[in-house]
Amino acid sequence: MGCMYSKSMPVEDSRESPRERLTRKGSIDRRVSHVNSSSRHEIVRSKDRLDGGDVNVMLIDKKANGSNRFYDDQVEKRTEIFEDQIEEKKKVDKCKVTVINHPGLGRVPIATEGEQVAAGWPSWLTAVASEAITGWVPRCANSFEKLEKIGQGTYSNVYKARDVIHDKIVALKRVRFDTHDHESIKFMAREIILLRRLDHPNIIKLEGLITSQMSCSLYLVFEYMEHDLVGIASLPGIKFTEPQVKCYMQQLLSGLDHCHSRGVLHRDIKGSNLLVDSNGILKIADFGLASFFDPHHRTQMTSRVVTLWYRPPELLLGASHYGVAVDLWSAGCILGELYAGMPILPGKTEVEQLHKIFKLCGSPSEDYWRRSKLPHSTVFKPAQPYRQCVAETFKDFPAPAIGLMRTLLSVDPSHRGTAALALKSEFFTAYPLACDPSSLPKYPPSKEIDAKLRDEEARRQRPVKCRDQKIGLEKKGPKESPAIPPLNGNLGMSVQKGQHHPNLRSRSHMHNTHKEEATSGFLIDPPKRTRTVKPVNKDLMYHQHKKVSYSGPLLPGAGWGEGRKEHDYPPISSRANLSTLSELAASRTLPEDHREKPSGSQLNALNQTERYQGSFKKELASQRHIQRTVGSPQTGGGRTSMKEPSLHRRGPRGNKIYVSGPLLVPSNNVDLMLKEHDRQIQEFTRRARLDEAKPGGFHDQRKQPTVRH
Ligand SMILES: Nc1ncnc2c1ncn2[C@@H]1O[C@H](COP(=O)(O)OP(=O)(O)OP(=O)(O)O)[C@@H](O)[C@H]1O
Repeated sequence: MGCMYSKSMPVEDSRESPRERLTRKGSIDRRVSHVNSSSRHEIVRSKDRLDGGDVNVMLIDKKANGSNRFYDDQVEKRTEIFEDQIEEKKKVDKCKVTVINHPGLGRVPIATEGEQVAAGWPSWLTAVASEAITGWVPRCANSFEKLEKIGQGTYSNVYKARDVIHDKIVALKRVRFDTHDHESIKFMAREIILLRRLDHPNIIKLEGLITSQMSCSLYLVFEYMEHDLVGIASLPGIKFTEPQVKCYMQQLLSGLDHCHSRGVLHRDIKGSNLLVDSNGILKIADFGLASFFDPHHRTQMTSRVVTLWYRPPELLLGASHYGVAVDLWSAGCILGELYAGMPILPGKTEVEQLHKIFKLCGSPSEDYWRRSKLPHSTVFKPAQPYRQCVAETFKDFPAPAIGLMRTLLSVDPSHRGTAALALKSEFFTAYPLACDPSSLPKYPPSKEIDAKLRDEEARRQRPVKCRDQKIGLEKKGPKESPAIPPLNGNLGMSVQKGQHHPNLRSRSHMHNTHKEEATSGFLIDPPKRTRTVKPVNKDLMYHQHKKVSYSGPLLPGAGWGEGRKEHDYPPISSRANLSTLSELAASRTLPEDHREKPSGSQLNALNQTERYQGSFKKELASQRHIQRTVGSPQTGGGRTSMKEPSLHRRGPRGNKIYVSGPLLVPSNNVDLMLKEHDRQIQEFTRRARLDEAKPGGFHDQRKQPTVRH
């Protein structure tokens, strides 16, 4: 095992077999018992002859020819560790051996910290987060062959790789953290601890960890998933049928039910975190923001979690005591999105998000405002109550789907029920029933990253065409349909904050940059970006360390729909019939072949609307007498802060920190301001249309180049 540290070894009898050499060592009892044995590995436990206690767990490669002899060099290193371990053991009490399950490797004993180091774990990990690795032995990097990069989060890179030992394809998530920063290690370890707590067909399985005593990096080994919902939804021509929507929702809710029954809140349910394998099995992934929760809601937690579009109102209102309902809200958003083909609540800022929620789901009752005592309720309570209008908005949706959406999208979290109850709802009992996952269409491999790359490429090509058209260079001949379809605005619209979206060229560049890793079994680590935020409180700390996940439109202005009436969701059957400016904005979120091509004047008006939206944002920002945010895209933190000003504080060691805090507005005018905002956009749209009608006017279509969007 190349990941072990090595010192100079005493000269041994070269004829002696490694096993003999191992058992000949004075301090080791000859009884070496097999704990587990797989085709290429052997885990053995031995005894310290001095006191008879169990001293070590070994994971040893067998010879490739299948014999039970060990690799000499590996055994030498192991043996040395073994001896060190025994020395160490003389100083400590007899260790108790508890046998626990190790995924993929069988049952292995829990080890003390010393034993963990001896088993190959780096000391920076055993010292701080031994719980995360208890009972496990590290996998060795050179038993994996890195194939390609398949995903990128703010604080992680995900690679497709081949596990050469088990001869299967896996996903390796390399999490960035600072080995000198204990908190950052603990946060990373929490994801591992949570994942190990879960065991369900609809939850991604953590199969092991790759590191070594001398390594500063850690890879999480997952089963490989070909798709995520974002990627599937962005495939051209994809429109889910009712049995398919039910199938995905059933799996999502089953996974959530399992998480909640094990005391885990996911806190970041969104399309890109719902992975789907080639058999149609959906698995909830990315537990980087997850947390254990107290069912009685007594423990304080940060409200700055969940990607904005999927964030429930209580979190936007600053709740710090919450439970399973936060995940159920996100599930409700996914349900709406699967039917609508676009995000149903695509807010740009927290204020706007809340406004959109109230307009669709109604504002909370007086009783709720009184009961909940949410920190921002005085600020965000609308002057006039809003009525819930889910059914009117989504007229085309089947009634049982509306029923479940209304439950999951209840503004009062106590009305959202549980995942178990949702699974028993009429939505799943009414015909047509959920299809079997195996009967789902076989999609080509599709990931959010692929969708982004396609979209980037499409965008990169567009200005070239505009330029050509402007200077009269438009090519003659039949119009080609785009080879690379643009990103769908629906589940494909989530964008991770602080993340660059490489185009196809930059992707290969990216691979070239890490060519060494790919060719040499990723022994060379990518450039580091570490988590170094100083915490305010434990829960918040974790969040800060995690990432900024900016869920916003991928195309500028796409999906924001502020220029449209709030609930002008195009009917499922006729999404292409877009006539208003608002629908035009929405159309940017649809697949290319579903889009109506905007006229030049429409485009101009849209761009001006977007400019107006920008100035509105500035106006709003200037009215905030305090705008605190968790982190910046560089440091990680709040998922929604975008360019909002952040309040810098000094941490205990003088480091700059970013404090999470409420998004306060000095007066109760937010609601009025948003209404005024809507009114002005409508007015603007009206004027744009009038201009369009005037011959030779500013927006005269004849003056505009034909621009494809
Ligand atoms: N097991 C897997 N199989 C295939 N692809 C995966 C797997 N796990 C993650 N990915 C891909 O990598 C991407 C990033 O993974 P993940 O969400 O776990 O990282 P993250 O750093 O927490 O990202 P984010 O900033 O989005 O929260 C996913 O969106 C997915 O496309």
